[in-house]
Amino acid sequence: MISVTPSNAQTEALDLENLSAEQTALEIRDLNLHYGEAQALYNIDMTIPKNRVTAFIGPSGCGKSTLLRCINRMNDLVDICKVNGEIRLHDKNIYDKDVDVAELRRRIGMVFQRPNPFPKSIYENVVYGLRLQGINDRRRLDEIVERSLKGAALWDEVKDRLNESAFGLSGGQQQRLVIARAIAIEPEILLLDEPTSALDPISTLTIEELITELKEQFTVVIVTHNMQQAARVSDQTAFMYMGKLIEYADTNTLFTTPGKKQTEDYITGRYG
Ligand SMILES: Nc1ncnc2c1ncn2[C@@H]1O[C@H](COP(=O)(O)OP(=O)(O)OP(=O)(O)O)[C@@H](O)[C@H]1O
Repeated sequence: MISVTPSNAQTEALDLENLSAEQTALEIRDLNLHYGEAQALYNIDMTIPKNRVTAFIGPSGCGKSTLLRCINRMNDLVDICKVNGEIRLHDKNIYDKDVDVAELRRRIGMVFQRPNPFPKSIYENVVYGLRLQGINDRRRLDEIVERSLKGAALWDEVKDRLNESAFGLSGGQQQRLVIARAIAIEPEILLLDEPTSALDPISTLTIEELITELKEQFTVVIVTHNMQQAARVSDQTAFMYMGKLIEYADTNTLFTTPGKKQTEDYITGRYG
């Protein structure tokens, strides 16, 4: 039996079904997804609020990562993947034919399970996306490097070795560097796919604290296997099971008084 104590009581619960336009970061409407013949997501409907942390939880294979990857169209890279339905960002469906996917991914950044710094210096990792945009002014880049590394809670540890290889950093530092790289281009939304699953407990705690800070500037969506983590860092939680969104509520409610039996069974460790 897993016992989960929500500790994230600092944000007041929102009415997730009736968010105003100002409160809304993304609207997912009737989203269905197939990999070849196999359906992986069924009729997903949810509104993700701005400047909050939303967690996707559920047993392995329930579709958490698939749903996350829909949000910046990473699934476009999978040939057999077919998406139906809408994801609306500022009232524009990101699956419309005229959407520039590179620009979409600039606005919606992603951090993966395993830290994936590039084989470059710490500095060049952070400015990578800016250089792609043609920004090369040294003073501007220096400022962004400092701001981004501070934003990712890594500055103090690396400020004297910015020109050293990113591979010389620990796993936890590399993951914060990847977060710095993601925030350097000032996305609106940050997608985190199990960002701490390859890290030790201390690095995990550092990243969890960082996530709570990041939401002041960004909307964060996190996939996690770890229910305690969801309870600690998220403001609202979506519980998924076999490709369906079973329950979506503010995190304290979902973990203390779930509305559905399936959610209760999962959070009390009865299956999954
Ligand atoms: N590239 C792919 N091609 C075919 N099927 C896929 C692909 N990626 C995922 N699937 C299938 O889609 C379903 C959902 O997988 P997904 O990885 O989204 O689940 P998950 O909840 O994130 O699981 P985990 O917690 O184990 O990472 C699974 O049945 C999986 O086998």
